[in-house]
Amino acid sequence: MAKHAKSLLSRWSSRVFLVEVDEKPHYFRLQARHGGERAPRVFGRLRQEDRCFSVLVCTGDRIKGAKFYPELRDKLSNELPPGCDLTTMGSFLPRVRDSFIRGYFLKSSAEYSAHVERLLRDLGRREPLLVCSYAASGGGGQAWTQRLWSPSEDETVSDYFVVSSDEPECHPSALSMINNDVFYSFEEARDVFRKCRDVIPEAASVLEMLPGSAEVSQKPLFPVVVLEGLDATGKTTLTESLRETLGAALLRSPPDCLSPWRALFDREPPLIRRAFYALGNYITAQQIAQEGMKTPVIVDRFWHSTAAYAIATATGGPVSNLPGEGSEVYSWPGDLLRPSLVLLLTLDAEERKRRLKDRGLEKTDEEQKLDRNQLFRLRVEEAYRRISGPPCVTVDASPSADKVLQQTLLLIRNNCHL
Ligand SMILES: Nc1ncnc2c1ncn2[C@@H]1O[C@H](COP(=O)(O)OP(=O)(O)O)[C@@H](O)[C@H]1O
Ligand SMILES: Nc1ccn([C@H]2C[C@H](O)[C@@H](COP(=O)(O)OP(=O)(O)O)O2)c(=O)n1
Repeated sequence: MAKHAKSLLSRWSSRVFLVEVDEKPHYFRLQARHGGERAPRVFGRLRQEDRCFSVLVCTGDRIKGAKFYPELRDKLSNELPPGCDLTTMGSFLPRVRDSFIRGYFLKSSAEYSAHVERLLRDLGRREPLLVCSYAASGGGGQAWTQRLWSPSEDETVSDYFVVSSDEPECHPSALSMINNDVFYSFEEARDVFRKCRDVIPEAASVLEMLPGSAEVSQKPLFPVVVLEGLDATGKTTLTESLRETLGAALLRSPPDCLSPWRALFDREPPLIRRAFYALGNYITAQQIAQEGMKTPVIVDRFWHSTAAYAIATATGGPVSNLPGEGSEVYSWPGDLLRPSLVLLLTLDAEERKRRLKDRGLEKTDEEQKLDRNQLFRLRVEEAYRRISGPPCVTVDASPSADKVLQQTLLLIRNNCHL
């Protein structure tokens, strides 16, 4: 049995599981004996003879695991019989870092359960998976058991009753956000790119663009002001005006030199995609350090964007699911240049939509998701506000472009030495 699977199994009964239905997590845990508790809600409305299954990705190789997770969804969707319900799930050890593993939860009617079982046994033999089946265990369908299939042979490992579990303080994906979704050092992000060179040849081209280290040769003499905010809040308009008014250099993250590869890495799973943006910030930091010796520097998006979108994507549901304020996930990377000031442009949802429509440009998938998903938008905005590091000041972007410019100039003069 693979070492990684073995270590997961050694504390299996202490794990908590969550099944996401319409972005809402439902938690359950395992119990050796049944104490009369009702089965968790995800098993509700099923008939005694129906079956559920969970398929969790268990590989010690982060790159392989990240690539395999979306592939597994396609595989299951293509091969599952009709009427089989598929949703995302995960499992974790409470408060244990990096213990979160992801997978899918399937509900199958009795008619197809033998078929699904065969399919999963077959898949489990070929892929790094932990498969469990769930069945009603008498008691009028109120008690359900989890049977964990052995990852090496076809014999079962253990059976447990499943009972509802309290919601943890924040979404358990926070347990593995650090260095999977958000990178806090140049080396951690570069390491992901070095490891994925075998599977994505373009990673080598990105590596070639990188500086030798995160260190910048000198601290900028002039103020460095970063403009942040959701798409269409007016960043491009304002950065251009600031450049002219202040005679500043205008930079962006990701930097232009990474443009040829952005669309490609946007299609990669979060681990690789987020490492791409993290590395972009370090390239931009070098450019800031250079330009900042000669003139003020205005930067269109930087670390706040990288971290806020990553944290908001890794967490589902309402803002209350975000890691709590003050959590280490909101901290500024110790080796990344700190701007003098970060300005966050805010705009109400309706006006933003109107500006997006007027502009009519193509949007990234993530930006399209912002439109469709109000909760995601709220999570991004709140994550923006929670990030610590350089002072971050909110600017109301709803007045006319000129008024926003005047307000921003005032803030820059009050917060930076110009
Ligand atoms: N203060 C403003 N008032 C009205 N429209 C604006 C204002 N600032 C920008 N716009 C318009 O809104 C759209 C989005 O602005 P843009 O600067 O491209 O945003 P971002 O760079 O944040 O995506 C553009 O069509 C722009 O002309
Ligand atoms: N420094 C950055 C810049 C953008 N990103 C990510 C976050 C979102 O997925 C997209 C948003 O970038 P996009 O270019 O669509 O946004 P604008 O059009 O500049 O407003 O890129 C990032 O992670 N780090």
